[in-house]
Amino acid sequence: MNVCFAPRPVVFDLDGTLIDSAPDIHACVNSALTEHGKQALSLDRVRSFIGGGVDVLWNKISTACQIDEASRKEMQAAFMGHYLSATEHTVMFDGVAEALNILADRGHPLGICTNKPLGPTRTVLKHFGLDHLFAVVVAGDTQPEKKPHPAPLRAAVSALGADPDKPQAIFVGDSEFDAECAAALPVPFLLYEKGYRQTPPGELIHRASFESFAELPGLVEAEAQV
Ligand SMILES: O=C(O)COP(=O)(O)O
Ligand SMILES: [Mg+2]
Repeated sequence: MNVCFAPRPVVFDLDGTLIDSAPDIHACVNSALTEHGKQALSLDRVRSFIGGGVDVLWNKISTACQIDEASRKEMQAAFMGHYLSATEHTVMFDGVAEALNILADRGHPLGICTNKPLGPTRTVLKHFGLDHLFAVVVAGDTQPEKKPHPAPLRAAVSALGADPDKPQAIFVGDSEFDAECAAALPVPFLLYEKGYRQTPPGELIHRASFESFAELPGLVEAEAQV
C-alpha cells in the first residue's frame, strides 16, 4: 500500500492539455512557410504534427511540403521568431485555471513538463497569469532529451521533491508522448481526452482519462487513495 500524507506533486503537459495553442502554432508555421514561398497548411494538419517539440514539428512539415534541409533551417528559425511571442490565438481549456487553483490551494506542488521550448512556454504561462502556480518548468530545450524519453518528467518530479522511481507524483497530459514517458516511470498518468492525441485512449497506458477539468481535482484525490 502506498501511504502518502503530503499532497502529491502534479506535473502538467502544456500544449493540448492546459492550453489550446494549435491555432497560434498554425499561424506561426504558415507565416514561416508563406514568407518562404510555400503553401500554407491547414490547422488540422499542423495540429496533428504537435507533441514532439519544434524539431519534430518541422521534420513533419518538411516531409509534407518537400522542403530541403537548408530551407527547413531558415523556416524553422523564422517560425521561432514568431513563436516566442505568440499568444493571440491561444486559449486555456475550460476549467483549467479553476482546477489548478484548487490543487494549489490543497497544497499540491505543481510543475510543467512540456516539449514546447522554454521561451514560448514562459511567454504563454505569463500571458494567462499561470506562471506563479508552477514551482518547476521543464521545457523542450531544458533537458538533452524530450518526451517520450522519461528524463524530462523525471527531472520535473524530482524538482518537486518526489521520487520518480516511486509512484509519488502524478502526470497529466494529452498525447502519446506523455503516456509513453509516464509509463517508463512509475508515475500514474491522467489523460486529457480533448487534446492533440492521434491514438484512441484505449491504446495509451493511463490510470484515468477525463474530458472536463472540473473532474481533475477529484481524480488527483482518488490517486492519493490508491
Ligand atoms: O510543443 C509541442 O510539440 C508539444 O508540447 P507539449 O509537450 O506541451 O504538448
Ligand atoms: Mg501536449
